[in-house]
Order: sequence, then structure tokens, then C-alpha cells
Amino acid sequence: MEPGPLSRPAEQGRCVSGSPSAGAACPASLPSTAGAEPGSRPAAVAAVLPAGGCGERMGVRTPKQFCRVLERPLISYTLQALERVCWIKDIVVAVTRENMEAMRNIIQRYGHKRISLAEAGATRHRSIFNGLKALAEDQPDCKLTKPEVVIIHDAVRPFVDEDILLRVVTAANEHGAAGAIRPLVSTVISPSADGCLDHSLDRAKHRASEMPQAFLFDVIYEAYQQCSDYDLEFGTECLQLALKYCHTKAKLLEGSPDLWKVTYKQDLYAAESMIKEKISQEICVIENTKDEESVGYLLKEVLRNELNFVNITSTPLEHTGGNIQNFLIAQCYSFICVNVVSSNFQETQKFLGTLEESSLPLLYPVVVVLDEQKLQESLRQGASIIGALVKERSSALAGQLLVA
Ligand SMILES: Nc1ccn([C@@H]2O[C@H](COP(=O)(O)OP(=O)(O)OP(=O)(O)O)[C@@H](O)[C@H]2O)c(=O)n1
Ligand SMILES: O=C(CO)[C@H](O)[C@H](O)COP(=O)(O)O
Repeated sequence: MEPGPLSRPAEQGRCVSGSPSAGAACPASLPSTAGAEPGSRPAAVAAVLPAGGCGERMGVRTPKQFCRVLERPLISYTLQALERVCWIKDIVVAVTRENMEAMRNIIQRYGHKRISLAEAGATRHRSIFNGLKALAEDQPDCKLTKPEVVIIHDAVRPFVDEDILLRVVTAANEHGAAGAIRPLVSTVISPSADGCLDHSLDRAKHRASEMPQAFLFDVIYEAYQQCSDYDLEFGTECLQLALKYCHTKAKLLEGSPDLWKVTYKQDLYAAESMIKEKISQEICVIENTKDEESVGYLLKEVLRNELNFVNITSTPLEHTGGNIQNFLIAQCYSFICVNVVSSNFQETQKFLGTLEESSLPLLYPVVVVLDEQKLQESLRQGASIIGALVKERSSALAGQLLVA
């Protein structure tokens, strides 16, 4: 039987590792503190990422949040998506004690910032609760500051963008709670004990609850403190806790299809395809000439036709060396070096060396070194080879010197 509210003693949620958050700047559009005058101080926002599951449905030994997609752990993409949003001050990730060290290594290897770790619990709700405790002011030794609004987002939903995050935070500031929803793909039916159909739900009247969700911190923290062991053990919906224990009716916001949760093995393949597609949209052509009539310039035009909707920038070779970080911030993981002075490969080799030595996540950067004369003979053929490399990102070909 389900025990009543207030029956469960509060657990200790310690912040087990923390780095002081960098004071992130807020955009003008960020919601002001709830109930405050327009134009007043923007709400302080933090995020909690439950990442303590074992991924049973995925059917592999590695918990899915640590499974590699293009040589990089899935959770690192989710962290990158949240980090890019400068107004999220702190990101608390809940991981199991046994994966704490692995998580610290990921943070270091991929240069993640503003991350603190909390210990995961035995269920998703318990992990989230521990993450919230790390942010709450009433906890001893806590280095984090209590936010006004908290985003809750599964570590295994890597394609969350700033638009939906801002929408849920704005709505949570106004309504106390908000969450992303999607139309149901299949009809939901209820079977009876004999395995036969009892009844089916009207699909048009129901929605799938997705993530991200956002809450006034005091609302969701209160809900977790009040909720029963039964809720913590079997509950799957944070919005429901806010409704049940704080009478807060969440605002529901239509999200994009890519908010789905990586759950089964095939979802990893889908995630890989989506990441490949996203990162093939940014290409940088690097030349050792400033000549606008050069083959590099012509190549850009042909490539634009070859890869639809792609954003192609160009930069002189000497400007690339110390700027790898800037390229990656701009989501550019594909470099094409056009060597006009064919005898001078030194600068190109230096650039390749900088890429290789970089500890940054490279996701198989495509570096094709092309001989200008040969490329001029068959620009279209060269562009289609480059296009295929950029889209496919085969690890076997990454960084290879391709002499056409
Ligand atoms: N004790 C748990 C269980 C789940 N999660 C996290 O909650 C998110 C969504 O849960 P789910 O997809 O169910 O993940 P798993 O529990 O790992 O998967 P499965 O149910 O297949 O075992 C994931 O980021 C997962 O790591 C968590 O932090 N702590
Ligand atoms: O989308 C949800 C939140 O409303 C799911 O309930 C949440 O992701 C939990 O996942 P799972 O059911 O796999 O534990």
C-alpha cells in the first residue's frame, strides 16, 4: 500500500564533486524572476540531468549514456547542448558511484564546463531528487546556489536546443511547471488481467510527455520532499509530482520530434545519423592563398550544390593553428585543405598536427588535402568525393592524405 505524503524521511543529497560555476551572461529574452516587474533581474536557472540508469532496454553492458556515438559518449552531446546555453548557470549530473570516475574523465576529456556531480539513486526519481538536493540551500557543504528555475532533462536526449529550453523555462516561471510534449505515435491501450483488451484511449486527446521540463525550484523540491516512497520507486513523471503535491498545473509545450529518448539499440544508430547530418552542415575550406579566383573558391560553389543547405566558410591556412577551439564552438568538424602552393605542405602538416594533438572532441574531422592542379581538372568529381567523406565520416579515412 502506498504510504501517505510526509511519511518518508528526507534523504541526504550531497554534492560530491563541484566546480564553481562560471557566471554566465543572460540574453535579454530570459524570463524575469516570477512575479517581478518587467525588466527586473532574470531568473537564475540550473539544470539537473539524471544519468544513473543502467540502460536495460538497450541490451548492452555499457549504460546507454556512456555508449559511444562517433567515438564520443552520448552524454557528452547532451552536456554540450546544455552548455551552449549561456544562461544555464549550473548543470548537476546524477551518476552512480561506480561511474563517478568515468564521468569525471568525460568532463575532462571533452572540456565540459559548469558541471557538478551528484550521486544517482536506485530509480530515476531518486536520482533527480539527489540532483535537486545538491542545488538546495538547506544542504551542508553545498557549493552551488539555489536557482529560481530548474530544468530537468534526461542525459540520453542529446538533441535539445535553446529554443525549447527557453520556452519551458519561461512557462515554468509563469505557471510553476512546464514540459515538452509530442503527439502519440501509437494508440495507448489498457489490457485487462487476462491479456485481452480492456479499453483504448482516444489518441487525439493524449500526448507523450518528453523532456526537457522546467519548474520553479521551490515547487519541484517541495514535491520531491513530500512525495511517497511509492512515487519515488515507481513514478515516471515529474510534472505529476508537482501537480499532486504542490497543486501546480504544468504548462505543456509542443516540442520537436528530435527530443526523443535514446532507449533501444536502434536509437543509437538514429542518434549517430542525426549527429552526422548536423555536423556535415558546417565546412571550413582552408587555403594557402588569398586569391578569390582560386580552385578553393570554385570548390566551395560546387560543394554547396553537392551538400544541400551546407554553410561553407573559408580561412587562410595561417589563421587556423591556434583556432581549433573556435572552429569547434562554431560546430565545424570538417576541414578541407586546398594546397595551392603544392610544394609547401609544412603549414598543412602543422594544422593536421594541431588537430591530432588537440584534446577536443573531433568526431572524425575530415581533412582532405587536395592538389590544386588535379582538382581543377575534375572539380565536380573532387567535390563528390569530399561530400561523401563529410557525410559518411568513416574513421578509416579521417585525417588521411587523399591525393586525387
Ligand atoms: N536509477 C536511475 C534510472 C535512470 N536514470 C536516468 O533517467 C534517464 C531516463 O531513464 P531511462 O531511459 O529509463 O534510462 P535507464 O533506466 O538507463 O533505461 P532502462 O529503463 O532501459 O534500464 C536516463 O538518463 C537514465 O540514466 C537515473 O538517473 N537513475
Ligand atoms: O518522458 C518522461 C518524463 O515525463 C519519461 O517518463 C522519463 O523520461 C522516464 O523515462 P523512463 O520511463 O524510461 O524511466
